[in-house]
Amino acid sequence: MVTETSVLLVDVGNTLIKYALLSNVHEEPKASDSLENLFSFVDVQKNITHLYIASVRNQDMVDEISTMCAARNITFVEKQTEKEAFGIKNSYANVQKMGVDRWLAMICAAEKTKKAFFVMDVGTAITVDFVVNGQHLGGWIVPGFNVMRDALVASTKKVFANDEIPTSFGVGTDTEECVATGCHAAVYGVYLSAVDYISSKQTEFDIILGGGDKKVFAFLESAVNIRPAHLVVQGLARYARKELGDFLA
Ligand SMILES: Nc1ncnc2c1ncn2[C@@H]1O[C@H](COP(=O)(O)OP(=O)(O)O)[C@@H](O)[C@H]1O
Ligand SMILES: CC(C)(COP(=O)(O)O)[C@@H](O)C(=O)NCCC(=O)O
Ligand SMILES: [K+]
Repeated sequence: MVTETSVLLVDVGNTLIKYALLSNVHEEPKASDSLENLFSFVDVQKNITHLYIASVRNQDMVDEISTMCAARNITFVEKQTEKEAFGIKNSYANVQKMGVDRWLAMICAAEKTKKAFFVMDVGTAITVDFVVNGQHLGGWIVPGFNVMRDALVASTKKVFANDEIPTSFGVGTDTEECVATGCHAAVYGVYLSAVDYISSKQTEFDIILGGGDKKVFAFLESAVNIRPAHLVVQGLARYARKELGDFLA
């Protein structure tokens, strides 16, 4: 029997694999850097019938997951970026080039607001996509906090960093702090530029924010109406509900 607890939604990002049962999409997804953890969860659950997946990694990983599903008699469904769905029109001429995580982030965001919006996914990369009246205007792909920091350290001799990711806006008084606050300011700059861009198109808009590093915007929480979301798993959930709707018990 197919139920909301038998459908597993899996988001394979460049750093982490995130997964959630369809019944739990509003909770924090589990995160892992290995397939072993994902499939030990599957094996503990025992009742998984469907695995919906969105991947931005290479095909080998997806093939491996597909094989592991086949061995357990689990229906494997891989989602791809589309030209149009759920009232959203993609602006890419070649939609196959767009990471499916960005597409699903838009699908998720469109369920959360009827206004114009931009959706910002703060992970390995930071992606921003703008949607007005259901039309995707385009987007940005920016190095994420860790990629930016590591590239800076790798390209210089006397710049060092620590592992801290600031959650408030400020300046540093030693090298490590200057790197952390500088990369934080750069990420904040992406957000401010996104507000600037969408404001030039539409006065009323919402901001949907997700990704493992969305905490860099914690300092904005009370100031503006930013809606947090588990973008990719919630986008997958819309597809799973649409496709399995008649079968869901
Ligand atoms: N256990 C973890 N391992 C690695 N990164 C983690 C972990 N927990 C949180 N993070 C943070 O989450 C970020 C990855 O965010 P995520 O949205 O999952 O990225 P992606 O979708 O690109 O894999 C990392 O940059 C890191 O700062
Ligand atoms: C931009 C991305 C790397 C973001 O991935 P993530 O940071 O979530 O791992 C991913 O969406 C991707 O590989 N995109 C392909 C290029 C494009 O979207 O145009
Ligand atoms: K991302």
